[in-house]
Amino acid sequence: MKIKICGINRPVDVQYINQSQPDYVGFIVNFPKSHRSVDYNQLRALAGRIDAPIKKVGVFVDESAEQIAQILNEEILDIAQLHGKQEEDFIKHLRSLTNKEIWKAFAVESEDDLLQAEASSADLVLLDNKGGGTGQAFDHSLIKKFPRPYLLAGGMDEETIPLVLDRFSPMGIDTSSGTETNKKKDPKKIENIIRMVRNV
Ligand SMILES: O=C(O)c1ccccc1NCC(=O)[C@H](O)[C@H](O)COP(=O)(O)O
Repeated sequence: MKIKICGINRPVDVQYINQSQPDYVGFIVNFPKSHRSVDYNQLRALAGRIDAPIKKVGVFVDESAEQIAQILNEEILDIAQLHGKQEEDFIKHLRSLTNKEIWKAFAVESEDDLLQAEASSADLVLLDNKGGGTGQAFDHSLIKKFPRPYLLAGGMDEETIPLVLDRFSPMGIDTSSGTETNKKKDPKKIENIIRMVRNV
């Protein structure tokens, strides 16, 4: 079971990540509406200090494909996670500009959203709550049989992770708010969640 810790934005967070060694670390790139947003200079400085085995994921909400490809092709990031209204055409265009992995997050509000996720050409899909980074779960009863690997996101924390892993078998868990105290990353929560997910 994989684990992605999302939304780091301080040098001390890099220390927490290198100590705890999740599979993936996420950066909210150039999206100032989020308290977790980093600009491109911060992204280069922080991502450049992440230990090599940890895959670096850039979360993009309304950035152009050209801008995303440029930062991926600078080898700053390993993966682009599209978290906005990007459609299939956008993924196709981005793929023509970079060889890096492309992930797509789907806000799950109906069975139709799951059908779209199922059909996506993205390398990996995330099933998430609307908005992203809200700390709230979507209605998990909508997930019946989801026929491709996925990361489960939205409101994943020390209480909810054991409950969802009893019911579902995602490829991994993505969490942001569940690893924070007062909107800052909390090393104890990061360690506990990684241990919990790896023990499954
Ligand atoms: O984290 C944000 O602030 C954010 C803002 C806008 C779009 C996406 C965002 N986060 C993307 C993620 O991958 C989060 O880890 C995921 O939505 C789960 O968040 P949470 O419910 O807080 O654990």
